[in-house]
Amino acid sequence: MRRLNLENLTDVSRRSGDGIAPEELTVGIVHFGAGNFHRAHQAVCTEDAMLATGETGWAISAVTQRGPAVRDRLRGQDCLYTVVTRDESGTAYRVVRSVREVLDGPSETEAVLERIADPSVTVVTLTVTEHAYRLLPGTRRLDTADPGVLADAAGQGPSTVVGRLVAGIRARRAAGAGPLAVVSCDNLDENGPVLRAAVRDFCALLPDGAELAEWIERHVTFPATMVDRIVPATTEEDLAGVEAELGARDEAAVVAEPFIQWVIEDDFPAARPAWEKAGALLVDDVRPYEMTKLRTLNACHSLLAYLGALAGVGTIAETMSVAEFEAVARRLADNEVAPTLPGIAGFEHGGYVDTVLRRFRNPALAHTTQQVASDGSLKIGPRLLGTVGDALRGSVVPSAAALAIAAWLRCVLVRRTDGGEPLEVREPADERIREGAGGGTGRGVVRPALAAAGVDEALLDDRRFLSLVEHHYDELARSGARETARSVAAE
Ligand SMILES: NC(=O)c1ccc[n+]([C@@H]2O[C@H](COP(=O)([O-])OP(=O)(O)OC[C@H]3O[C@@H](n4cnc5c(N)ncnc54)[C@H](O)[C@@H]3O)[C@@H](O)[C@H]2O)c1
Ligand SMILES: O=P(O)(O)OC[C@@H](O)[C@@H](O)[C@H](O)[C@H](O)CO
Repeated sequence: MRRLNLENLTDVSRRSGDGIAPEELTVGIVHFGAGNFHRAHQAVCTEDAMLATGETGWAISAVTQRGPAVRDRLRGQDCLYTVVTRDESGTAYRVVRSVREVLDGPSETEAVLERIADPSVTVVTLTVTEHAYRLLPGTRRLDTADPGVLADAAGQGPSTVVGRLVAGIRARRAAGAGPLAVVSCDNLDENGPVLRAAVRDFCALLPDGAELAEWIERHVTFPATMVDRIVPATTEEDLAGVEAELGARDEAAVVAEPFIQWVIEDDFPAARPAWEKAGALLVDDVRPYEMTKLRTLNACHSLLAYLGALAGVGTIAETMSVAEFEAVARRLADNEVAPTLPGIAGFEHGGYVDTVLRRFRNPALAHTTQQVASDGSLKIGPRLLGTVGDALRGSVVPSAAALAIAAWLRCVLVRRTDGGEPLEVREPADERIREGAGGGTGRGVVRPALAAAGVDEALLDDRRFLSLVEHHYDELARSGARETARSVAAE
C-alpha cells in the first residue's frame, strides 16, 4: 500500500477534503513533544488560523523528546498525517499540513537550537506530559537534584525538556532573534507559571545563569493555557481504518473527539498565529478556565479510570455505562468541585458537567482506563488535591475525591483487579510509594504511601482527609470498586 505523502496528497484530498497548501508554508512555531495530542489540537488550530487569515508563516517544526520514532514516521510521509474525529454521529477525516518539519531532540540538537534562534520563530509550544517537567514531587519547582537536570546544567546533552528549551533560548539571545513566547499546553495546574519557574530554577544552576535569567525575564513570556480535546493513543485498528478510507497508509494518524477547546493567556511579546480566528479564546486570566477543566473533566476522568481499572473495565466509555461510576463522578463534580471554583461570566457548571460526561460516553473513542490512570502521582495534585484542600476549608466533605485517591493507591500497591486479574498501571513514583507502604496492604499504608508520593504533610495531618482515604481504601478491598462507588455516590 502506498504511503501518505505530498505526491499523493491531491488524490487523498478527494476523500479527506482540501486544506492549506503545504508548499507555501514557512516555520513560525517550534513545538516540543510531537505526540498525539499536539497533532490533534495545536497543529489543527494553527492550520485553521492560517486558513482563516491567509497567513502562511506559522508552520510547525515539531521536536521529538525521547527518540526518533515519531520523527521517522512523520518524515516517511512528508510530515502529513490524518486527524480522524469520531463520535456516535459519524467519522470525519482531515489531512493536517501545518507540521512541516520534525526534528529529533536528542540527536538533532543543533538543528533544534537553530530553529529556536530563528527570528521567524516567535512561539514555542509544548505537550510533553507532566513527567517531563521534572518537578520535585509535591512541589511545583524543578527537581534540581534530578540527574538529567544536573547533566544538562553541566553542559551535557541537553536531554531534558527544560534543558533543551533553555539551550534554545540561549542560542536565540546570542543570535539577537528577539522576544519569544513559550506556551505549555500540558495538563498542569498553572502550566505557564510552573514552566517559567522551572526555567528560572534551571538557570540558577548555570555559571552564567543570572544574566540569562534576566534576559529571559525581559524577553520571554510563558502564557498559561487550558487545552481540551480527548485524544486516545492510536491503535493498529485505527491505522487500518484510515488506510481503508484514504487509500494511503498513514503511520501517524490520530483519532480524537470532535470537541476542541483552547484558552490562552494573551501574553505574547512578538507575533503569534490568529488562534482566535480558529475558535481559541485569548484571555487575561486563564486560571478560572484551567481550574474548572482540571478539577472537573480531568478529576472525573481519573476517578473513572482508577475505579474502572480496579473493576476490570477497559475504556472510559464503558465505565460510563456502570451506573455507580457515573453517579460518583457526578457527585465529585457537582458536590465537591463546583463549590471550589471561581466564577466565569456566562458559564454554568452543571451544563459543563453534562457535556463532559456526554463526551466520556463517546462510544467511538477507545480511551483506555489504563492510559488515563497512568502517572497518578503527577496527576492527583492538579486534578484532586486542590479540590480536597478547598472543600475542607469550606466544610464540604471531599469523599469522592478521596475515593479517587484511594482507588489510585490500590491500583499502584495491589496491582490486581477486583476479579483478581493482574493490573498494570504506569506510575513513575512506583518504587518510592511501594517502599513507603513497606509491603503492607491494610489501611496503615495510606499515610506513608501518600507521603512518599509527595502529598503535603499538612494535608495528611488533617484527619478528616486521611480517614476518608483510609476508609475508602478498606472498602475497596472489602467490597470492590462498584459497591464502594455506589455507597460514596449515595452519601
Ligand atoms: N491526549 C489527550 O487527550 C490530552 C488532552 C489534553 C492535554 N493533553 C496533554 O498532552 C500531553 C501529551 O499527551 P499525548 O496524548 O500527546 O501523549 P503521547 O504519549 O502521544 O505523547 C507524549 C509526548 O510527550 C513526550 N514525553 C513523554 N514523556 C516525556 C519525558 N519524560 N520527557 C520528555 N518528553 C516526554 C513524548 O516524547 C511525546 O512527544 C498529556 O500529558 C497532557 O498533558 C493530552
Ligand atoms: O493526557 P494525560 O495523561 O495528562 O491525562 C489523560 C486524560 O485525562 C487527558 O488527556 C484528557 O483526555 C484531556 O485532558 C482532555 O482534554
